[in-house]
Amino acid sequence: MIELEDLSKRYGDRLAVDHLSCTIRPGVVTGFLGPNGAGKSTTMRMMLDLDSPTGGTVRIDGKHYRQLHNPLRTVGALLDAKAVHGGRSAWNHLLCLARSNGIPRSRVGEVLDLVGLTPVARKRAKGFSLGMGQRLGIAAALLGDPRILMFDEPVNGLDPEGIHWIRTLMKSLAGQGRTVFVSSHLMSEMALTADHLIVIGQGRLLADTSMADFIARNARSFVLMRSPEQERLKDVLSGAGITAVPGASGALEVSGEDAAHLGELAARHRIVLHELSPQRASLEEAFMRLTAGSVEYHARTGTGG
Ligand SMILES: Nc1ncnc2c1ncn2[C@@H]1O[C@H](COP(=O)(O)OP(=O)(O)OP(=O)(O)O)[C@@H](O)[C@H]1O
Repeated sequence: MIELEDLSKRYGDRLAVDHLSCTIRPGVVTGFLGPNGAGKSTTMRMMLDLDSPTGGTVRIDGKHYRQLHNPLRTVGALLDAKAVHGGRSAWNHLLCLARSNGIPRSRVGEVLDLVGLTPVARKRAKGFSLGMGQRLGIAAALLGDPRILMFDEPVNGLDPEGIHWIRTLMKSLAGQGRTVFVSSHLMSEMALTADHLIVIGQGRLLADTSMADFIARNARSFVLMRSPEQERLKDVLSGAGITAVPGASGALEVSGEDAAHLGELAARHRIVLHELSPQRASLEEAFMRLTAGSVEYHARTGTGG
């Protein structure tokens, strides 16, 4: 478990993390979301004592990071995949880490196998692709078989097979009762991986809730209805006290009603339907809606002057 209490970090006149309090629990994958510059990396660095808070505390299984006897055995992290001594082989990099943290040598081969790097274990990390670097970073995080794992943008640079592997790995680590905390800007991937979400904007906590609840609260779900008798359909719906609005695609959009109920209503009035499809709100939509006010870096759409 990771507990943040009133955690703050100031850089000059900028409050990068602003009185953040939340608990990251074991047994589930917790996603950490926020627009660019929201303070995610700073928060993760403070969790690992790589940066000191201006105020507040972080507790890892009830202790401050510095009080952990063998930190790598308690918490493993992938923060910056490039933070590897490029001249060393993957094997040597992990062996050095193992030696300095009282981890048996046999574990090096195990984690290399787990991340699929055994065939290149003796090659210098300098020649690794971005995806191989990520895998090596993940191997390092898993080296001490820790109860808590933190991954900052772990799918960065991975191909679809690698992304699928990471997703499965995180879910299985959480399934073993570990605490898994992961940041990513890939919303579709996060939607498939995380059970719980912590969302920040400009350093402040915006949401701490389950994935399902987050989407239900912040994005609209509706049913699309299309018929060759669109006007009559609209009248029938209106007669039943149901509001339908024309959507961008020309179909009618109905919020707050069950698709089965709408289909039965149309059938009772012998109205042919060409489409009756529930539209599930996406995590991306919910995220954009919630964080709209705290996005700092806006690009202009279009290429015109
Ligand atoms: N060492 C530093 N010195 C000064 N300002 C910093 C430092 N590190 C981060 N910041 C600032 O703190 C704020 C939060 O940055 P941080 O990297 O934690 O955000 P983030 O949510 O991880 O962003 P991204 O999604 O772009 O990686 C930003 O405004 C950033 O410029």
